[in-house]
This record gives sequence, C-alpha cells and structure tokens, in this order.
Amino acid sequence: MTDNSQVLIFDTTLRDGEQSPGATMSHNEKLEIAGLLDEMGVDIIEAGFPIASEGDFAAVSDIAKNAKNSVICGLSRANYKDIDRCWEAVKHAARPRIHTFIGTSPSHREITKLNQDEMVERIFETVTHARNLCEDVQWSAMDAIRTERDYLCRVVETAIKAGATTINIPDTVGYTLPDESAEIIRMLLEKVPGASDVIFATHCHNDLGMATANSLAAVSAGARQIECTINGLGERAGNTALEEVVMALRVRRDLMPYQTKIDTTKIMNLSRRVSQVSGFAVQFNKAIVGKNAFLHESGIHQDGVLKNVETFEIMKPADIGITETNIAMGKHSGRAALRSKLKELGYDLADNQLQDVFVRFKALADRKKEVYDEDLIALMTDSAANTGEDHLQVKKLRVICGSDGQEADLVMTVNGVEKTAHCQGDGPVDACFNAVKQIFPHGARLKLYQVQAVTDGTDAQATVSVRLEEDGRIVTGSAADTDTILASVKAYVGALNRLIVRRTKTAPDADMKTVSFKE
Ligand SMILES: CC(=O)SCCNC(=O)CCNC(=O)[C@H](O)C(C)(C)COP(=O)(O)OP(=O)(O)OC[C@H]1O[C@@H](n2cnc3c(N)ncnc32)[C@H](O)[C@@H]1OP(=O)(O)O
Ligand SMILES: CC(C)C(=O)C(=O)O
Repeated sequence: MTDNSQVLIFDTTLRDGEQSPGATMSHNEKLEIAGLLDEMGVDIIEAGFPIASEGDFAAVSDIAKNAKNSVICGLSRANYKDIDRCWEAVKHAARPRIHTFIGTSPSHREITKLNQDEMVERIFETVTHARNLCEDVQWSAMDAIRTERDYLCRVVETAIKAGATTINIPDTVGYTLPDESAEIIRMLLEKVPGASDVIFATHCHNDLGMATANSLAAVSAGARQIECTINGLGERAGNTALEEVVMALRVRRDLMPYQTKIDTTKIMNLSRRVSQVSGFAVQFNKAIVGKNAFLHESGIHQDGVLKNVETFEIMKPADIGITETNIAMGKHSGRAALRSKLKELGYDLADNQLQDVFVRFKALADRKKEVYDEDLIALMTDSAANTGEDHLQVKKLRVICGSDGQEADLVMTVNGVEKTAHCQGDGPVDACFNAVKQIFPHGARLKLYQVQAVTDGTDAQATVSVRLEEDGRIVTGSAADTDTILASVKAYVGALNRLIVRRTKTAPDADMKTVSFKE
C-alpha cells in the first residue's frame, strides 16, 4: 500500500457476525448485504467459512461472482482441505483473498495438539499452499493477544516468509486494553523482519466493551486494516462496530489523520438492514446507529441545538444517512422545541396559542413516554375542533368494564350547569354515550364512530371521530387521548357542540340557554 494514511475496512458481518447465536442469514440476504457493503466502499468482505457447510460455500461463491469493487475473502483453518475449499469459492471474485488462521496461544496449541515448532511448520506449509493458489493471503494468529510475545514474533515472521500479504492480530476473547493493543502492533513492526512489507490488521472483540478503542489504538501504532461488523454483530459481546471506527476516524481526524473509503451516508441503511435480516435489534443508545444516537429530548438540549447544532452534536445525522428529525418530543421538552416541531408540521403559532398547546402537550407527555408527530397533529386537530363555543363540557368520567357488564359515571356541564348520569350499556363506549344522552337528550343519529391509534404501543393516543346527523345536518367531532373511552366521549360531545352551533346559526334568534333539544 502506498498511502500510509489509508485504513482498510475489512467487514466480517457475514462470517464472524453470523457466528452470533441466532443471527443466521439466508443465502439471498447474504447476497444483498454483501452488495450493500460493496456499494458502501468496504475494502474486503469476509463472506463466510466455505468448509463449514454447502450453504456457506454457495454464499461465498455467489458473493464472489457478484462483487464489484470489494476484495472477497473466505476463512479456512490451517489445513489443505479448508484452504482448497475456500479457494474454490473465492476464486470467482475479481479480487479474491484466502484467509487462513490458527490459534497460537498456549491453550490453543493444546487444542490442535501442536508444539511450538510443529505449529511453525504447519503455518509455513499452509500459508505457502494458500499463496500457491491466490496472490492475496491473509494469515491470522487466533488469540494473538494471549500468545507469548517472542512466539508471536516467530509465527508472524513465518507467515510473512511463506507469503502472507496481510497479518491479522486478533484479540479473540476481547481481553486487551488500548495501550497493550498498540504495544503489540508496535513491537511486531519493530522486531519482525519483513513486517513493513505487509499490512497489519486488528480484529477485536467487545467482551470488555473495548473493541473500538483497541482497534483505533492498533491503528495509531501502525495497523492499517480494521476488521469489524455492522452494528458490532459477532460472537459473544460482538466485534468492533464498523460504524464506530469509521465515524471515529472521520470525526477525530485532528488526532488520528487516517481515512477510509467508506461512504458514511450509507451506514444507517445498512445497519437497519443487518438488524432486520439477523433479527438482532440495535440497542437504542448504541453509538452512531442507535435510535437515540442523534435525538435530543430535553428542553435545554433542544433549545441548544435549535440555536446552534454544534452545542450537542459532534457529527451530522446526514453524514450517516439519517434523514429524520433530531428532536424527540417528550416530558422534558420545552417551548422552543414545541414551536419548532409544530412549525415543521405546518402550524405557525402565536405566543398565546403556543402557550395553550404547550400546557396540553405537557399533560399528554406526562402520560405518554414519547410524543410523536402524529400525536402533535392530533393535539392540534383537537384544539382546532374546539370552537370556543362549548355549551357542553365533559368534567369527569369513570368507567367500569369487565365480564360483569359496563357502567359509566359521567359529570358534564350544560351551559355551565353541572349534571351527572350513571348508565349501563353494551360495552364501555355505549355506556358512556348513553350517559351523554341522559344528560343532554337529543335526536341526532350516530352515523360514524371510528377509532384510530395514531402511534404504536399500548400508550398510543387514539383519535376518535364521531359523525352525527340531525334533520339533514351532518356534524363531526374528533378528539385524541391516550384513553380511548375518554377520547370517544370528547369526540361525541364535540360533535354535539357543533350541532348546537349549527342549530343556532340556522335559527339565529334562538337563545342557547333555553333552546329545546329533541329527545
Ligand atoms: C475465533 C473464530 O471465530 S474461529 C472461526 C469459528 N467459526 C466456526 O467454527 C464456524 C464454522 N465451523 C464449522 O462449521 C465446524 O466447526 C467445521 C466444519 C469447521 C469443523 O467441524 P468438525 O470437523 O466437526 O470439527 P469441530 O468443530 O468439532 O472441531 C474443530 C476441529 O478443528 C480443529 N481446529 C480448530 N481451529 C483450527 C485451525 N485454525 N487449524 C486447524 N485445525 C483447527 C480443532 O482442533 C478440531 O479438530 P479435531 O476435530 O481434530 O479435534
Ligand atoms: C479467525 C479469527 C480472525 C477470529 O475470528 C478471531 O480470532 O476472533
């Protein structure tokens, strides 16, 4: 590599990522993800472990055939059978790579029953074999971090002599810390003959939550390939998250003057797609791609970002492909955010109007975890429906539901006079509507009763619409509330209020206080 400031991104979502228990992806899903990784600018895609199964072999072969720019790599153990099978799959790629590995630490030498000398011999033979098949060979010292330093130098030297072009130093069990991660790469670059002719890679696991920090430390010491996965998917606590290292290198170029070829605006889409196909949800507060990573809910933060986005944001959401707004409305939000959000939704409010909506917004936010755009629209529609001529007002409602029947206790004012009713009905809404009729007898017929949840979740607001007809006059009332029954009563009463207004408009001399209502 000529440009020493370039860091290669090696994505192993389809190999190490798929090793997360339960994260198995279908053939077509793997092809789709590989296509997206290729388009995003990933330098090397580790597409699978061809000897593992017929399915893995087919996936690696097809990914290799379809690759446009990325190098396509397959994993193989340190034996000829694995390496041959790997080559059969990757050879279809314009730029194939064989990746072969062996565990070099004491406990792994026990597993393969090879002493130090035998293992050196095995490494030399297998890397030479791979190199006879393919020009691009990566060799990994599995559990390198827990391998004796002198022995690590010896095996790395052996792999380089046998023709490996990339040497990977994995922290297989997520055990290292940034200083040590850097120190090992520095030591290998200084001590191993031929080290400057190959690329050193870092492959970290996140068992102690250090994968990103350890990968970046290795880069600062001279590693020029980071192995990572989308959303940090991978064995146990996962691998280094691609989005984290790529964005860290981009945001802190002042301290780490390296670049990658990744088109960061494609990150969010890939993250969502990998989450869908793997079935692994991304935690809300996950760096870069979590649902909350760019959201501001508290009033002081919202006011800050509305005035100057840099107050609370170190990167632009658009840089990773987030197009949604960065303001989340909730109980900690203030007027500045509410005004801005309503403006975005098409409501430009005067100060006194804003104050009124703000009070009702806070009341709603106290009952709901998150207030969505649809909730605000419902709130605005509700306030628009309030004509200021409320002859009937709901004061209190208590409903008893259950297998023994449904009853409603309703308190309403009719032109300021408080009235109460206790009614039963066929269901809670029917009981409530009977109570409204008892307090305010009328002959209007119910033409439509419609309930719609405006957002997800059991705490969603319901928007209820009620349409009434009287003597050819049609009126509609609508109301929104997290309590569907209360929203129903408010919508019904809202429709009646409109009916009363319509009656007075068609009979202008009528006095509302004495107007008679049909039974
Ligand atoms: C750190 C990592 O992520 S390493 C990659 C881990 N990923 C996987 O293992 C997924 C794919 N694996 C598989 O499908 C299977 O394990 C296979 C097909 C590779 C092997 O299956 P099996 O032949 O049934 O062997 P099994 O899985 O039980 O044991 C692994 C064998 O590989 C040997 N082995 C492990 N690593 C290596 C290596 N790098 N080089 C050579 N041999 C190795 C073990 O010593 C053991 O050998 P043994 O059967 O003689 O005791
Ligand atoms: C095979 C190697 C690279 C690996 O996945 C690890 O050591 O974690």
